[in-house]
Amino acid sequence: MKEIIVATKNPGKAEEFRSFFVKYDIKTVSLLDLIEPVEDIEETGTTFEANAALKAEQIADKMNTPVLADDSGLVVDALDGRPGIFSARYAGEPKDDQANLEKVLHELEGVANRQARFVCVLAVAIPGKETIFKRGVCEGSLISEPKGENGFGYDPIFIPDGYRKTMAQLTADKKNEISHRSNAIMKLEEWIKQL
Ligand SMILES: O=c1[nH]c(=O)c2ncn([C@@H]3O[C@H](COP(=O)(O)OP(=O)(O)OP(=O)(O)O)[C@@H](O)[C@H]3O)c2[nH]1
Ligand SMILES: [Mg+2]
Repeated sequence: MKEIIVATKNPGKAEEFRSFFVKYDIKTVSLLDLIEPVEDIEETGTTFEANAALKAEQIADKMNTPVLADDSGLVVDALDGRPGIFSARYAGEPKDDQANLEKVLHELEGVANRQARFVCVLAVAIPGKETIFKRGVCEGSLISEPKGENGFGYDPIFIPDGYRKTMAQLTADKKNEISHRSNAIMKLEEWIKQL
C-alpha cells in the first residue's frame, strides 16, 4: 500500500485524513505514528498558507519525502475573523478544545450575527519542487450551547449551512463529505491519483 506522511499531531485531523485516503488505497502516517518523536513545529506564520507550508516543508526536508500538512481554523464574522489561525490555542496553552469553544461562546454572548466558516489550507511539500496549496471552506453558523460528541475542536457549536445538526452530531462520514478539509482534499485529487 502506498503511504503519505501527514505533518499533524492532531488525532482528529489524522483520523479524517486516514478515512479519506483509504478510499484511494493510500495509508496516511501522521506525526503521532512515528517511532522517533518529532519536535512541535512553531506556527509563526500570519496566514493559514504560511503555517501549512511551515509544517509540510520542515517535515519534507527532514524525511526527504513528499509531505502533506493542514492548517485550519474557525473564522467568525462578528469577531473580525478570530480565532482564525489561532484556533488551536485560542484560550492559551496548553491546547484545550473545550476552553477554546467556551471562549468563543463567551465573546459571542448577546451577539446576533452568528455567521462563521471553517477554513482548511493543505500544503504539499515535495523535496526540490514548489509547494502546492489547496484551500477548502465550510460555511455555517454558531449556536450558543455545545451539542454532539463526534469530531473535535469547535464542531459541537458549528452548524453547517443547510443542516440542522452541529458538525459534532453528524456522523464522521457525513462530516467527511461536507467539511472544509474534504473540500480541500478533493482539490488535490489529481495529485493523489498520480502518487
Ligand atoms: O471543530 C473543528 N472541526 C474541524 O474540522 C477543525 N479543523 C480545525 N479546527 C480548529 O482549528 C485548529 C487547527 O489548528 P492547527 O491547524 O494548527 O492544527 P493543530 O494545532 O490542532 O494540529 P497540527 O496539525 O498543527 O499538528 C484545531 O485545533 C481546531 O481548534 C477545527 N475545529
Ligand atoms: Mg497547530
